[in-house]
Amino acid sequence: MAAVEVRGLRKSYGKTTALDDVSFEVADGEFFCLLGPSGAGKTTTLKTLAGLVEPDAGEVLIDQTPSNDVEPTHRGLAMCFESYALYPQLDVYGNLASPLRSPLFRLPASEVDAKVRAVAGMLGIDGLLERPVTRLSNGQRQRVALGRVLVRPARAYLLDEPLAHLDAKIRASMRAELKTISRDAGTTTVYVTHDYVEALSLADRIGVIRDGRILQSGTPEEVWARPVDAFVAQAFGKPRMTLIEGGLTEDGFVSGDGVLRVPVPAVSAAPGDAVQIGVRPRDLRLRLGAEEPGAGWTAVDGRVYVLEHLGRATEVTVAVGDARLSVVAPRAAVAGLAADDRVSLLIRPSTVHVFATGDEGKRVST
Ligand SMILES: Nc1ncnc2c1ncn2[C@@H]1O[C@H](COP(=O)(O)OP(=O)(O)OP(=O)(O)O)[C@@H](O)[C@H]1O
Repeated sequence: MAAVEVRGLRKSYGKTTALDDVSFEVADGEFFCLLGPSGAGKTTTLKTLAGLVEPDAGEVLIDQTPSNDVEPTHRGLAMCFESYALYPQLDVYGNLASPLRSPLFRLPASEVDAKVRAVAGMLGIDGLLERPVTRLSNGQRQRVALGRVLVRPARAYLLDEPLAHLDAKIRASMRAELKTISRDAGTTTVYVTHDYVEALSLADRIGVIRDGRILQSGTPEEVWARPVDAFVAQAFGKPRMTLIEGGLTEDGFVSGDGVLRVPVPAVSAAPGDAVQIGVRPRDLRLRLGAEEPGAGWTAVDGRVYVLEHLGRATEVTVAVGDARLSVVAPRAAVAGLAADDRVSLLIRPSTVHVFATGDEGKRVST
């Protein structure tokens, strides 16, 4: 396996800037997820790494060796696209075996057979080996396409939304499978996704990309606990982090309309500065009955704005003046609540994130 790195990648298509100074490093054996919304530049980054797109500027390094001029087939990288191209005239076995029959590898038939069967077993398609690929479901086709990548000996695997077309249950089991495979085999993987759950559960490190720029690279814990800006903060978690505009005072934060007041952790901004705070629904608690807040918690009074049942849990949105804060509570615990009821929320200042104002307001809580 190999370390891969991109430095200062830029790529434009006419007036569209696909990559705007993209840099990151993936260590040997590391699982790196590139997470971002549609059009962020994820596929372009992967194709540039693979050598299928030539950057306008910047460098691709494989094991510290500048590789921009190395032909795609000689980079030793195996890439899987979301659109899974299979040979329609071949069965599953033939599709899995064909990459190994390339002159690049020249493996003996017995070795090809062993590899095909091992990968098919791992992906749960060993019962389909003789089936023509034209008679597979989309989910099965996607597993064959992933198998065609994993069967190849490679210095690193580049995977573009490889689980996108699987139903939720298979996706979860394949996710676990992929994690085990990459950990056990020590594979270097660059994995593209727009699904934050996938990124948090698979990655050793995550690069959050938007508009062709990497906003933050870090471990799942780092990007979750210390998002560098408001966009990254909202990229993780469902319900999303609530953001509220206002300003700093001597005592903490006050919302724009002066109704919501909460203490905040240490900040690199001064009283009077306009900021926004971010609070994750899971960091809030609904105060039920006359419960005392407890050490470290502050109570904020409001009214129920809307209740949304999510199975056994309920998302309660509470209006505190003009601000709306979401909290998730067990459904049974909020059974008696209705819109407009008075409620209190409990907030722990240590879990309040403070950002400069705006969509990509930078983190100011330290
Ligand atoms: N060959 C191309 N010609 C013109 N524009 C392109 C081309 N490839 C990508 N783009 C543009 O570059 C930007 C980044 O595209 P890219 O496919 O890398 O995004 P992405 O993050 O992979 O998105 P998605 O999740 O939707 O696949 C987009 O605005 C896209 O329209």
